[in-house]
Amino acid sequence: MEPRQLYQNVPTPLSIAGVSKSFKHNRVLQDITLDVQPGEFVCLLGPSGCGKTTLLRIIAGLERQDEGRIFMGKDDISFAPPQERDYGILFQSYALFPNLTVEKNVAYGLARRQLLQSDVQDRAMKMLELVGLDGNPRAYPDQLSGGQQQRVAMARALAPSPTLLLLDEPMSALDAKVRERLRGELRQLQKSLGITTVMVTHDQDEAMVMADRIAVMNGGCIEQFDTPENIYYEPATPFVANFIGHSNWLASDGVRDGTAHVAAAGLPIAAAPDQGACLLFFRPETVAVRTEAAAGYLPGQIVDYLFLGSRYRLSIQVQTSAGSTIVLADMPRERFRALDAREPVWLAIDPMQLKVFEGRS
Ligand SMILES: Nc1ncnc2c1ncn2[C@@H]1O[C@H](COP(=O)(O)OP(=O)(O)OP(=O)(O)O)[C@@H](O)[C@H]1O
Repeated sequence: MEPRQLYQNVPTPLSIAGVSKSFKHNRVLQDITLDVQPGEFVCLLGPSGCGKTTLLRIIAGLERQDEGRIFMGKDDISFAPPQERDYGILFQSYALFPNLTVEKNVAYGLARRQLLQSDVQDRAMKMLELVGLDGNPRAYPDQLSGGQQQRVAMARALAPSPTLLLLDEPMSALDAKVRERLRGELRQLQKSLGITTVMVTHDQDEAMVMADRIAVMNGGCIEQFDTPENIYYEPATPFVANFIGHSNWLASDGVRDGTAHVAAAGLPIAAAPDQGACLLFFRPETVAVRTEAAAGYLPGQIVDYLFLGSRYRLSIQVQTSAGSTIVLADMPRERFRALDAREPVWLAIDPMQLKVFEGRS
């Protein structure tokens, strides 16, 4: 059976409008507005304590917002109790009933539907098949691995065809290999069902590979809501730039006529207006390391390097008007091996990938 036939609801948008929340005097969410498209997979990503779990719990109705509204499609569910909100939820701990078989755990998800016992059993089996677990439906949870238990919990959450799927760090209790496999499977399942999904994670790699869009949160606010690629290459704020991946920052004396000045060097930069002292941001993989000087290159000296498999990540000391600083740059393994790391190098930074932020180092 096609996954889409098992999930009967129409993909529905989720809108969060101006949601705020305080615990006593601690304001943990500040005026959050977020529009999730029908069938979209959105990750709430941010450091510990930024408010992502509280936001998920508010969407689920497990916590009450102080201000703001929540809509599922046209329905205002701002004050609806959890059982009227039509979502499936999956937590870090699988929360299966230890005294019930796998099949009965999944069937429990259907308890509130008016179904014949034989239909419940049939659907539970189909859901187990859907999540790749059709082995032994009469096994008990403690006879399964962590990854298998999480699949059962997923089958239980999806069994009633909820309109919305909420995931709270669902893979963080699993070991790295299982987690990686489950990421891909979960993403594929979500896409084949077309179920609108919100997942909380503090793991940026997980968010990058799974989400259609990521909401990066910091201190109760959304700093940026965008595709993984834009979050990575076009960060809206220094916080996002630093939270995701590795970042390089250079103090510039100013930008004039498409050139960013860094001490004596002039780096070509695309689409940046003229301005005074500022900070330049770029990723390590957007820097090419050269062994000869040329106009537009920044001189430097290799001070350290890390082996990363197919490439090396070099730490290169460069001079700016604000002093010396370290730039990280990637180099293919073969080219690095042909290089004398004691010789000076020059950095060619992709002008399209060089971004300007206000501020001084
Ligand atoms: N029930 C509560 N009572 C009081 N304070 C709370 C409560 N729940 C959360 N908080 C506080 O709200 C803030 C946000 O917590 P939340 O769990 O939403 O963050 P998070 O981003 O999910 O963090 P983590 O990744 O560590 O789970 C924290 O300072 C937390 O201590």
